[in-house]
Amino acid sequence: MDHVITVRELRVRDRNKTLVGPVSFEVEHGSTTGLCGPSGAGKSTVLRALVDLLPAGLTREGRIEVAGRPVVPRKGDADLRARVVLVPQTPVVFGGSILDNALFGLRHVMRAPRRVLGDRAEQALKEAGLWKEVRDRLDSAAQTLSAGQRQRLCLARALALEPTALLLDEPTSALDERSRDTVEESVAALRGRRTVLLVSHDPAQVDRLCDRTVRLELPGAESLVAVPS
Ligand SMILES: Nc1ncnc2c1ncn2[C@@H]1O[C@H](COP(=O)(O)OP(=O)(O)OP(=O)(O)O)[C@@H](O)[C@H]1O
Repeated sequence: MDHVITVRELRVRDRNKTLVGPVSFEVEHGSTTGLCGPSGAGKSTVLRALVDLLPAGLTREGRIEVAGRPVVPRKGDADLRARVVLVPQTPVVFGGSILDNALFGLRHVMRAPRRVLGDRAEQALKEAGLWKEVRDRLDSAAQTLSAGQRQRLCLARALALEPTALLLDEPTSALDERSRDTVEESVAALRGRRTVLLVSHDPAQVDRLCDRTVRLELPGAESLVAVPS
């Protein structure tokens, strides 16, 4: 099977201090791969390295490839932003309508032609499992959505870009149980159709949603890649 993401001997440092790694893993095409490990092991930092958005002051070593192309540190590669999309832990919902939010990346990152916008938004909202709940109120303010709906709106905004890989950082950690279940259903529906790297601190969630797991350890210890039998 093809590897969409390849990470080799990745280390992230703050001056002389190693914050993350070394870590090596692959994410296979169409898989949902879980990234888990103790707090502070560097799960969020690895996701940020994958999209070349490490905080200022942090540096990285090692090789990252996405769809066979190296991710060059600090290159500001706009194309990479559309190919690998990071959905952060806390949903970022902008001031406009639900539709504006779903279309944000298509309009501002991809500069997609107007004629395709409506269809792409509908398709992405369906894929994120939100369409039935919002189809009659697409022009309402996105701020009126519940926490779980906002998280799925952020998922739809990412999916609208048709990314090569989707990086989800603890997508349910701020949600109550019911909202968590709706977001999990949406993530489960992507399995086999999208390539997903899911950060989760919850082993049961990783079991429910993922084909395989990468377990990050605190710096110095070897990180493990486990493939369920
Ligand atoms: N901008 C920064 N400057 C210095 N250290 C940082 C910075 N960002 C993260 N770190 C450190 O890098 C390490 C990894 O942090 P990260 O948030 O990636 O861990 P995590 O595994 O996602 O943790 P959690 O499960 O608690 O969210 C931690 O020791 C953290 O303090």
